[in-house]
Amino acid sequence: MTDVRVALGGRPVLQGLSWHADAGRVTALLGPNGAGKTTAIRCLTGLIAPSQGTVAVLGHPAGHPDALARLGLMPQATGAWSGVKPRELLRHLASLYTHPHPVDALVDALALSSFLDTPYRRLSGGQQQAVNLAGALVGRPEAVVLDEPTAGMDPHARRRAWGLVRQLADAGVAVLLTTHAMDEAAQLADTVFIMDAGAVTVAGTVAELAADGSLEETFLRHTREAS
Ligand SMILES: Nc1ncnc2c1ncn2[C@@H]1O[C@H](COP(=O)(O)OP(=O)(O)OP(=O)(O)O)[C@@H](O)[C@H]1O
Repeated sequence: MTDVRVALGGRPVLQGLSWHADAGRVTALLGPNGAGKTTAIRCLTGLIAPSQGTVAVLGHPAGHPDALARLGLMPQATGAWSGVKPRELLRHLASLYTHPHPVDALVDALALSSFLDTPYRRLSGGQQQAVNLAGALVGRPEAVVLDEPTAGMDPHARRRAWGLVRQLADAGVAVLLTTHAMDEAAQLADTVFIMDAGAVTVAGTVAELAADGSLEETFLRHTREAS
């Protein structure tokens, strides 16, 4: 997205936001609470139309059906799935695609087997996240957007998710992730955009952004405390 501006409830939220996520790379969009990361993701799916700037997804304008069909999205909360069991959910999602990712492979990769028949709302937060991640990947997307994918996951689950994300990028998928876990960004990201108050304040590789200390120190230097 380039120079995107969005106001919500009469308040500027995105103020000239520009970043890009390339195929075969993991891109992390970092920023304090309220910086506008989720709003930026909503622009990608066409849910929010910016008042200025351009948003392109896989060569199409945001919200274009051809882009949406090739985009995997893991939002922060998917309460709408509440009564459904993961096995049914993943099978249903797989049935929407001509060449879905085999559900069994996702179940193995994310260790979902012990709670496949538990209604979604009864799952723990980390288990729900693992199901959400599987749901985002089942359509073999060419680009994936993961909004805080490992929030609530234990260290085992986190490592599994990291492994899967890395595999996706190595297979050529463009991965965008947001996270508040600096170790996660440092471990996974090829490129990092740090944003504050709706605009990018610094960007680079993890090595570049951690050159003067750590990624977290750079984050603290280039962002203000959420008020
Ligand atoms: N529908 C809305 N109406 C008014 N303000 C909104 C609306 N949605 C979001 N905002 C505001 O926009 C700002 C950015 O929110 P957003 O959810 O994009 O932040 P974020 O970077 O994803 O934060 P977090 O790290 O906490 O998830 C916040 O100040 C939020 O209160």
